[in-house]
Amino acid sequence: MAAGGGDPVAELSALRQSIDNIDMALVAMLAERFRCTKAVGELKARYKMPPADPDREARQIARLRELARNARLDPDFAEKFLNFIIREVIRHHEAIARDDAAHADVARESAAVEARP
Ligand SMILES: C=C(O[C@@H]1C=C(C(=O)O)C=C[C@H]1O)C(=O)O
Repeated sequence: MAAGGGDPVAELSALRQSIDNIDMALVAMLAERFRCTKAVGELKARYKMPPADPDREARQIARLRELARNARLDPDFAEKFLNFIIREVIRHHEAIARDDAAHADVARESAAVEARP
């Protein structure tokens, strides 16, 4: 990780290179997570399931807190971070459900117009 060797400028630069690599991985993983949650949102909208699942969230938070403790990461921070992401996912799911309902309305209206004598 650290370059060491008594050159603070080189050490800072090596550490920042590692940080940049980690941030790149974080963004890739977040994008992958949002791709999965988008598919979940579409499935829920199609089958009229609620956008949020508080029981699942509680299980995830308990699991993440344990993982954080084992990794020497502050569990409160890990919980806040996951909650921040989940709130955004639920916002997306609500938007998908609204779009789905609007499309269903339009489809119903055009079917009714076509059925007119
Ligand atoms: C992705 C889901 O939808 C919501 C978002 C969650 C998440 O981002 O992990 C978890 C539970 C739900 O409130 C799900 O139900 O699995």
